[in-house]
Amino acid sequence: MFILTCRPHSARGPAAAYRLHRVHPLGSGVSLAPSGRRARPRAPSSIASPGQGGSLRVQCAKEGVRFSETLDGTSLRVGVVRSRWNEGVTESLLEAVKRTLKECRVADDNVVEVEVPGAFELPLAARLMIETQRVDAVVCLGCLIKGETSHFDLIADKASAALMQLQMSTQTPIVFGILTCTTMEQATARSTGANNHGIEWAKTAVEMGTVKNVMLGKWPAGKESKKLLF
Ligand SMILES: Nc1c(NC[C@H](O)[C@H](O)[C@H](O)CO)[nH]c(=O)[nH]c1=O
Ligand SMILES: CC(=O)[C@@H](O)COP(=O)(O)O
Repeated sequence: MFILTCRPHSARGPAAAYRLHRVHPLGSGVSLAPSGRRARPRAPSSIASPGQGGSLRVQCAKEGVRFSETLDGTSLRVGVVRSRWNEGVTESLLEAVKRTLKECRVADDNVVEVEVPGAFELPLAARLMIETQRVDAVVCLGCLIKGETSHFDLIADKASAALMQLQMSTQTPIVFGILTCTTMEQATARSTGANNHGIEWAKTAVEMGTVKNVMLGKWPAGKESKKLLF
């Protein structure tokens, strides 16, 4: 038995970038290439190898995510909600999000911004953004840094659950852009330079806004995906 999934495909047009692939239900390691040939299993992102003293050492090499180079947000309207706790970090994330949305051809007029105090406030603001601003996707930016008390776990848990529930109930993609760090150094490393996570979060918004609009029939699908999708 096979299931259908959607994934970006580079070097093609915006809507055509979304094509359905047949994937074996046992996992991505056993997938079918588009031609129907069995694809080679992908290397795992964590490798267990024998370490000193006979114990197992687990090496976590982060693989990250690749995006299509032809992401096109021309017809998208994107909401961005930024929380001000750890302001230097969230400002830097916001700058990367806006720059990347522009690179993906989202018009300045179609980027709607709002600020809230902390990460705990993000879900309500995201909901109000969806209800009042006709956005195709919302990026929620925040930065939680572990302190001495349990607020970190409580806020991270509740905010992430609320954002997930919100995107499922509204069918509006919400990007989880909350850094959850132990130290400010970790947060800085993830909000500056080429590793600024705002870059991939903006691309996620453009990709998911496109997926939503194509799959809900709001936009015509590209030639190839139309054959498979509808
Ligand atoms: N400690 C952090 C917070 N705390 C504040 C809460 O998010 C919230 O604003 C307050 O409890 C009022 O409801 N927020 C962050 O975004 N990051 C933190 O590290
Ligand atoms: C809810 C919070 O983030 C904040 O009140 C936690 O404060 P503290 O770090 O003093 O426990």
